[in-house]
Amino acid sequence: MAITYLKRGKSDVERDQDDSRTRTIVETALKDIETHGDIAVREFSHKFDNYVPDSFRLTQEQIDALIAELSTRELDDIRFAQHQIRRFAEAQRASMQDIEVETRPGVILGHKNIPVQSVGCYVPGGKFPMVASAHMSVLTASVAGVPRIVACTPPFRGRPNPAVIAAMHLAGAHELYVLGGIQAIGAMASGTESIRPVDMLVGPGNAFVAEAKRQLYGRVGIDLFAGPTETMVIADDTVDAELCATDLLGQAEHGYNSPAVLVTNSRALAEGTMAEIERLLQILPTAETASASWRDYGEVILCNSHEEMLQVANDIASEHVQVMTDRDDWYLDRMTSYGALFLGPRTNVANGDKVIGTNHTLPTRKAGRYTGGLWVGKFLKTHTYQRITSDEAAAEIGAYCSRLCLLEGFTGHAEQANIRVRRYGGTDVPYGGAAE
Ligand SMILES: NC(=O)c1ccc[n+]([C@@H]2O[C@H](COP(=O)([O-])OP(=O)(O)OC[C@H]3O[C@@H](n4cnc5c(N)ncnc54)[C@H](O)[C@@H]3O)[C@@H](O)[C@H]2O)c1
Ligand SMILES: [Zn+2]
Repeated sequence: MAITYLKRGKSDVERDQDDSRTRTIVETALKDIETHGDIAVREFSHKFDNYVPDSFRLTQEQIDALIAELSTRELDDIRFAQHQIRRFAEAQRASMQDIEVETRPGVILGHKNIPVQSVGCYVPGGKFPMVASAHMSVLTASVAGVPRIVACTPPFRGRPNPAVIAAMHLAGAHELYVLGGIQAIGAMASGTESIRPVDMLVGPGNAFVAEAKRQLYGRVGIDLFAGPTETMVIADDTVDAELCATDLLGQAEHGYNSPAVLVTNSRALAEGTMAEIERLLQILPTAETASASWRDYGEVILCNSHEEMLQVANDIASEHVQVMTDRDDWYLDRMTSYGALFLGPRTNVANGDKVIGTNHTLPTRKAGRYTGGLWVGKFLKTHTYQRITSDEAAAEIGAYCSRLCLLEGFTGHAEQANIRVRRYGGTDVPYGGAAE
């Protein structure tokens, strides 16, 4: 493929080195939390967030007082976003049906979708108080019918952020803790003297949070690997450099390690966007982080055709993919690996992040190859059941089962089948035989 990199980000080797440092820090901290419980949690909260309240859990009075700090406008805006997110989550919930089918006469098979019984929702708040993340995990768990929803968020500038707490509360969280990073994730997974453990951890976070969830997977469930934000813009000359530059920097501001990638078939747009990014970085208030991300992880990839652009985009499997071309639906039909798509210049990733209704907790680091983002279905476990309603069916399935068990050498299993054939089929089936 004759693609040209007009700008390249850190190499895979450099990224792997960053990962291995994070892995070690997380492993040590999780062990400490598991062994020492609340004492370790308090120490880490002191060390990383300089925050050690009497209790990390907020009382109802504290929650009410924080919510009272918000203006009517702010509360209405939060409610508007939650209304959008709830509507879409409810429609998605309705798309998941319990089923029961008769696959042969007398053979009934079914499945039921059962909510996870307790979840821990992480709502990030180191750099920005991520109000929207509360809607995305807590509200979605609520729509799924999860009976115990725990929510953790770090202190922001030394105290609980009123808007985040309001969003968590309005979304339906049952227990709220002002606790961040590895200490929050570790406490929710292992449980401590003051926090009962949960069955599943969900929500986005920085590299430490995402890695902590990854290491705990198995012991608890997790939604997906949702680490530092990534964004990709796929554009041709139907759009201009200012729009592309704005969309790239908008997401690069998340942190110092947020990849932003432009994929285009227009050299003029590629060069124009790079120049425009330099101009915007002079005036964007969050330029400090955005410029670090752009310097270390920004990429501009020039392709010869839409087919090449499609292949590059599927290979990178970016978390957010904004498509602004003369054939947006062509990409919708053909993209196979990504977190979420944003089609056409009228919408954008910020809409998805904050308000439009699709979930913003999305796969990063190529996890889009094997999973989509957080949604109501992630909180539901699909469990099967079966029953046989006639003697004939019991004997028929039993005969097949008996032979198939012996094919694998399982005589005890075969006996489970044979006893049914004898009782319901009225035939005596010896080992290895079967009623016809
Ligand atoms: N993939 C997604 O769906 C998605 C969505 C939204 C946000 N995000 C990402 O979430 C992240 C939020 O990051 P954030 O840092 O602002 O908030 P955060 O809440 O994820 O992390 C803050 C916590 O990190 C811990 N921490 C900070 N430095 C540490 C260190 N050196 N060692 C150990 N722990 C440390 C602290 O305990 C702090 O409470 C961003 O990277 C953003 O891109 C991802
Ligand atoms: Zn974002």
